[in-house]
Amino acid sequence: MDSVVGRDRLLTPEDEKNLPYIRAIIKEIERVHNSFWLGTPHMSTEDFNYRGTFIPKNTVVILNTVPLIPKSISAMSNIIQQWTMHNDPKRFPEPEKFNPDRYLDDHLTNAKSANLADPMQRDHWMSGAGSVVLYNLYTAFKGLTMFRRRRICSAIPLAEQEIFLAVAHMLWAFEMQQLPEEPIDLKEYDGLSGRFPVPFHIKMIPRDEHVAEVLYL
Ligand code: HEM
Repeated sequence: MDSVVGRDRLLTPEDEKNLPYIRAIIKEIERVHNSFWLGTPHMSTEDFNYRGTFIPKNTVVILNTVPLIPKSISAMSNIIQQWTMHNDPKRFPEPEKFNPDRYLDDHLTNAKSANLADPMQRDHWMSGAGSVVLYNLYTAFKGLTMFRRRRICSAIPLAEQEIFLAVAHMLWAFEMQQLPEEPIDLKEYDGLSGRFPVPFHIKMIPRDEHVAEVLYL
């Protein structure tokens, strides 16, 4: 980061493509610590077969992206753990390990990855899997129109850019240290549908004497 950005300016979104390791760190955080317990529930509007499994009309289908099993839902944990997509050892060897290197050859932004035709090739499914849904939309030009659209977070590029700026600025500005007397528990979360790490303290040390000036502090 220091060779790409230097120490005299704030990062911009344009820096992202030149910082593949930051991208890899962020994708790995999103895989292991994605910000929702589970995906948004959807409902099948017709009977269908998915790889030999019959799914009747009106079935609620939920994307299982839970990476680490929290104690609070331990009753369901075996089922959830067994099938969670972010924990699939075939796709992510040693899935329990936080390892940004697994994304180093991934040259796509999350927004581009989310658009890959084969959903199994995507980086992760934090923002949904893009299931196809039918919409009935009334438009002034065409009247009532039925059309297909992929259901996925519509703000991926915006969220991706904000996350990049937040993470990259923290790494650019500070060396962050765990306090010996307060170990960070990465398996405990707060939150209902969204989840957050339980609050913790860390020591943040400016990486050089110009940090405050560049951050306008
Ligand atoms: C880390 C940040 C974010 C994550 C992880 C996230 C994740 C998601 C997920 C999982 C869905 C449901 C997709 C589905 O239907 O299966 C969704 C939908 C949606 N998100 Fe996000 N989101 C994020 C940030 C944002 C932001 C910043 C905005 C707006 C500024 C936003 C706007 C929306 C909208 C409008 C939908 C509904 C899209 C639709 O159903 O047509 N999201 N998001």
